[in-house]
Amino acid sequence: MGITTTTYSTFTKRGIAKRRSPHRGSLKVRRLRSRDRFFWLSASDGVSRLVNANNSVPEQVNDYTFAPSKFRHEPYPITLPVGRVWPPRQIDDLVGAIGSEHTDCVGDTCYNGNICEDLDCTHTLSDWRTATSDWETYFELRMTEHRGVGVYTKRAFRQGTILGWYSGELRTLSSMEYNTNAYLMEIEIGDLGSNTPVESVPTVFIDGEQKGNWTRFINHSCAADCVFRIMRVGSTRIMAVQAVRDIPRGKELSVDYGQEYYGLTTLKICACGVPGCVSRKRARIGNVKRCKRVAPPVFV
Ligand SMILES: C[S@@+](CC[C@H](N)C(=O)[O-])C[C@H]1O[C@@H](n2cnc3c(N)ncnc32)[C@H](O)[C@@H]1O
Repeated sequence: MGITTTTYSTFTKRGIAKRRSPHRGSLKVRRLRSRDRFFWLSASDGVSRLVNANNSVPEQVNDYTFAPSKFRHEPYPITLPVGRVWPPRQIDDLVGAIGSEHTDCVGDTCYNGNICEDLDCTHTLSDWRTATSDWETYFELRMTEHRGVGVYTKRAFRQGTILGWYSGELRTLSSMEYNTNAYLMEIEIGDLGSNTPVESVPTVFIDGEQKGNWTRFINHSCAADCVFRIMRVGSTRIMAVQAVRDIPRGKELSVDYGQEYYGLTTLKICACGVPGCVSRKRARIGNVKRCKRVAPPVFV
């Protein structure tokens, strides 16, 4: 999973194996502290409750972060042009935009569908972060019945609109050892247009588990209305979230995590509940658990 021959992406299957279910354990009601704010819901009764269901409190970080020391022993990526800074000292040393995404700068604002094609533009990740920090104007987090927290729209969006980006800590596979999780997104390093076979292209993981933004809550659907797509902001590569159809107000956002995550041969059971759901197909083919029937989402 992760980056394939297309520029669309999804959560990495490396995050599945050792993951504990994020849905076990009871929801705790705690005093509201500023760093928790992201993960609280205001229910219709006016009481705020902690959203996170696995008893840890991730931080809302609408940015890339990384520890340069973690890359000290990583080999020079074969897709990085000769002479680049390595090990990386800044974000662009690691996820600089080089390659076929060159026409796809999202500019410095979101939700407007304007794509900048100027290779020498002055758009910056810093401006983009500012423009995407007011996400609560457009989206809200709600607890679903079978799929943990999900993201719901507060207004309608047109097909093609860029809704946000996947942020988090940039990590190497070796730095994670066995500590994998369900919030890992793989993004390529270096020249996207190089002739390197897909399976050999070096990648870095955007880990949204401890530090991330609202997009880490986008659930899977077998009839998804969004994709994760490599784009750029000025000179920086990002994993943007793009609407692939018109999305009405009040709808849950979804992406397709791919066949390696929810597929005909995987063990995980998808609870998206759509008629063409892969877990329903699996149930028809063999004697396996069916896709759960999904009730309407509820506030807790
Ligand atoms: C990236 S997280 C999405 C946010 C997650 N719901 C949460 O509460 O943090 C991916 C995890 O959400 C759950 N999930 C997402 N889509 C699902 C689906 N269609 N059916 C069942 N579980 C789903 C699974 O536990 C999956 O490993």
